[in-house]
Amino acid sequence: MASVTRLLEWVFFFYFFSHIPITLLVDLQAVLPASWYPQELLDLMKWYCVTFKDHLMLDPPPWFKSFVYCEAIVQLPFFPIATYAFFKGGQRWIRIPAIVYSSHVATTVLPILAHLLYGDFPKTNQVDSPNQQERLTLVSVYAPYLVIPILILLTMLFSPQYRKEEKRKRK
Ligand SMILES: CC(C)CCC[C@@H](C)[C@H]1CC[C@H]2[C@@H]3CC=C4C[C@@H](O)CC[C@]4(C)[C@H]3CC[C@]12C
Repeated sequence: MASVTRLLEWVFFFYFFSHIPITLLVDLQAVLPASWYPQELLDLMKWYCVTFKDHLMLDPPPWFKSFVYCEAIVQLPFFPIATYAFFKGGQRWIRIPAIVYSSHVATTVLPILAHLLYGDFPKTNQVDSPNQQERLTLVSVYAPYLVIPILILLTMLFSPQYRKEEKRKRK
């Protein structure tokens, strides 16, 4: 059981570690002025939106932007802390923050997935509407951001390593 938890901690470490550059270099392009980014990153983002027909990132609706603001303000400061905690492993102080983080993120990614599956994406002059297959591909790009937080939540709630109460010092 301990080794399963350690394995999961490594997965969480890579998740948070990789999330830092993805958020700064890709995701925040949805809300920050284009002039803040070098042409290469703007091109990368354009390539991604066109190839994957990601209308959400190409022309973000207000509700999606509100999630990206949450990502910048609430989640981003947590990433280096979580990266450190899961790298070291067995850091019980990360339990409550990780529960808060994972519940929050799962709650933002669920409506995103629902919209990717069932929303309207009218053809624009740059990008076609995605067909069923392409919608599923988009879901697979976003899905790790639902699956990993759920794994984090379950680990924090049920792993004996995290559940064990700190022994209180008697006065
Ligand atoms: C060129 C390649 C690297 C681009 C890949 C872009 C992918 C990884 C980006 C594009 C849009 C991004 C998502 C945008 C918004 C949110 C909502 C937030 O609450 C959790 C992260 C999440 C779900 C992001 C996860 C990463 C994401 C799916």
